[in-house]
Amino acid sequence: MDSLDTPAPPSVKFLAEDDAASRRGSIPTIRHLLDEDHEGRSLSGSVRSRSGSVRSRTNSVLTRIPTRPELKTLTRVVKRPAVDIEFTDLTYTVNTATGRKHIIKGINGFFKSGEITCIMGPSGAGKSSLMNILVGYVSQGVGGSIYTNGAERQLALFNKLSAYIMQEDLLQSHLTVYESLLVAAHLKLGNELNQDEKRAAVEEIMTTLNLKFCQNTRVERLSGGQKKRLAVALELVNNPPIIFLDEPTTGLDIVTTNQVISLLKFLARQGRTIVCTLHQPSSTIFHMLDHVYLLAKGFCIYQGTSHKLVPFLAKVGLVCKPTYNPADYVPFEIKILRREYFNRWYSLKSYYTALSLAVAPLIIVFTIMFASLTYACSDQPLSLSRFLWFNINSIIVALVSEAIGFCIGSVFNAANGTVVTPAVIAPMLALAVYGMGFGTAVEPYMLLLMNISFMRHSLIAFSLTLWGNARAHFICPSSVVYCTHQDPRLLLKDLGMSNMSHMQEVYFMIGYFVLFKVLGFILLKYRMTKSKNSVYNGGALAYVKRLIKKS
Ligand SMILES: Nc1ncnc2c1ncn2[C@@H]1O[C@H](COP(=O)(O)OP(=O)(O)OP(=O)(O)O)[C@@H](O)[C@H]1O
Repeated sequence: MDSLDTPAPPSVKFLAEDDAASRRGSIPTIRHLLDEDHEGRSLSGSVRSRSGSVRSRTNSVLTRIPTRPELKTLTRVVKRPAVDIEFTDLTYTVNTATGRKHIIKGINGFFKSGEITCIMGPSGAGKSSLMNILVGYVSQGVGGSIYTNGAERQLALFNKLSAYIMQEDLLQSHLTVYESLLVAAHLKLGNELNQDEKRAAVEEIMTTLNLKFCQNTRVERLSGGQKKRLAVALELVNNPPIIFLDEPTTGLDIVTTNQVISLLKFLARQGRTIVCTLHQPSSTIFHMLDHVYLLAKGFCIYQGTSHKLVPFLAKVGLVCKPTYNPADYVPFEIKILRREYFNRWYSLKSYYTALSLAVAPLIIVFTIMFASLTYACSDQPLSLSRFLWFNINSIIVALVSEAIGFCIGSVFNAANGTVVTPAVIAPMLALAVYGMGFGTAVEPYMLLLMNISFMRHSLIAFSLTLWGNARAHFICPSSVVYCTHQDPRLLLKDLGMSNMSHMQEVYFMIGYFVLFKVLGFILLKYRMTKSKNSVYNGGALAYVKRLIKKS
């Protein structure tokens, strides 16, 4: 769903209004909220007064800006100045078939050298648009001002000082790592360094980015992480003080992602300004970021350190639970709000029905594939009716399992769900197989208890399908003197299933399916509405009671 086409969630609206009002100078900005604790005055005023932007921050921001270090580690590359980027009242509007669309809506920001800044936000928030504007790819329809080190940005100069590393690693696949870097050095540096100096710079970059060991490996044979490091290395050849990266961790595993972000942080610490977009950083990565710039619907709703995001969200009424990854929580909360709006349009019933219908074909197809293979591999008789019932039983069990899974998923988050699911399933499994081999001796109260388990009913249904209905005696191997369970009827008797009706078990399973489907809907409805105090009053049980009373 396109976020611009939906009404702003209350939280975002509040922040957006706050931002707009702050620009009028009437109420505190988000950054007031963030900085009031330790600085006691607004930063937004200084953002607007660009000429003295760095100086006007003396008491506030400079305490947080590290002294600008020279780019020490890469000693062989060309020296460049450190660059701070600042933008004020930035807007971006495009003409569409239906009229003008406001994509970036008057945002301010300050990206410091020596820091890694991450532009984050849900899909469609405007991250790529902002990045394209800052990089200089987009200029038409852009309003507001962009400054570098306090002076108006000169795009031609800015282009020389910055590098943009795109999501796809567009590398020359047939060159080796060393050759790629050398070609880049020749193309980018021209006469700035002589041949020996270029080679020395390339050697140094390879060592710094841990590419030396694969310097003779062809690019097409590099791993994802190595390719990403090479993409960064190629840009480092002319040592740009500003590096933009679009989703630098896409397609990388968690370990490689950590390495890439650590590398970017390391490069930032040498005085560079690193700006990247990240879609869903893990909690570890999120906390490695120096500065988070959070966008929602073209507005900036937060900018500051990553560790202050959670307290900030709590201040505006969005409490992030301790077990949540804050980065997940920011797309997550907005999604829930969006879904609440969605439900107003289509009702939860339609949503739930559509969801159930959408997953059912997948469940059925995969179950048939699995059940057919199992039937064939376990050497079952060539009987169409048995084969069909084996598949039907399997499909019903899969649908019941999905319905139970949905109930658990409606109530618990992924972490708790992984504990609760086995805790629910294990007793059902135990009850399903209780007394096997001593079927006639199972106590009546246990038989009653065993009926609770949907797995018990499915086990009986499967057993009757395979061994009931006058199945012929099993073939007893000639090496065995006597086969106790050669007669399938005796086998069913010892399993305690001799007097059971297959159809009755099927009806039981269908009953369970309906029960868990209804329960899933109630739990989902409860979860969707529990945040509203008017509805949530007395916990889940009271809510279910009220629902029953109403109906
Ligand atoms: N040239 C354009 N014409 C029309 N709409 C546009 C244009 N460029 C961007 N948009 C719209 O502006 C919104 C923001 O787009 P943008 O690509 O910046 O978002 P994003 O945050 O990067 O999203 P994602 O994470 O999904 O890539 C989207 O709704 C997009 O459809």
